[in-house]
Amino acid sequence: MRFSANLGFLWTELPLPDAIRAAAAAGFQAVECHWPYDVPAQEVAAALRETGLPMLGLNTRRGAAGENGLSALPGRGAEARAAVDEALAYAAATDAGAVHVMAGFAEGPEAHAAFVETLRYACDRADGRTILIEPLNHYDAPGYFLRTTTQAEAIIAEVGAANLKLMFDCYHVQLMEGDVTHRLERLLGLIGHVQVASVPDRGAPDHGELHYPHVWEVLERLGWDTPVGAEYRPVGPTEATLGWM
Ligand SMILES: O=C(O)[C@H](O)C(=O)CO
Ligand SMILES: [Mg+2]
Repeated sequence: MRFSANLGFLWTELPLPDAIRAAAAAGFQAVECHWPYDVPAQEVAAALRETGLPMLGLNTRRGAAGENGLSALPGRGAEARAAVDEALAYAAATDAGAVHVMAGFAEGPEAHAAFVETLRYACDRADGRTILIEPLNHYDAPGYFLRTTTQAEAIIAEVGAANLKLMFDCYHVQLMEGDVTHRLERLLGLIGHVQVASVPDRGAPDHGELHYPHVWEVLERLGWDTPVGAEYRPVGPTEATLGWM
């Protein structure tokens, strides 16, 4: 297995370029981030060049305080498209392979239509990049529009773009639907990225109700060879939590 350090959670005490250097020194094969927009993209690109690590992906901006994405918010299409444009530009400047388009807190048919429209816009402009959608669990993100892989699968089919993929975060999937390894296998062709954390405490993937050594075995058997995102909240210094790797 190869792993990507999610710098939205790991080494958050460091400026992003130094977090990239720390991830390389710790043996990660890639990095990914959440919202890097306060850091000039050329500084991030320089740290990526220096370390040789690829940036796998980043998220669209969340919106105003308390929002968690704009793409499924009826009446907010212009802002959602601007957030997509911003994310794709940052991804181009850092050669990031994917953009996670965040849905936001919404529900109902109008939200569904808004999300599909924004995703079509993003997929059309992605210029070779993958667009990701990620179901989030209802404990951490109550009211988030996209909650399950079943819902995501239907949306991917409806949008009908080959570059729209599922961000399969084992932590969220276990909390909402369970049956993680069967789902990985069944959804394999739709999955653009895999992320991990312990369940339910979102710590390092070495304890809790999901047995990750088995998940690694299944991913290897399925031929999954892109780095898996370590998206967990370290308790204490990140370096002290890497025994699982
Ligand atoms: O929280 C997560 O799992 C994400 O991957 C994310 O990008 C922000 O919500
Ligand atoms: Mg995630």
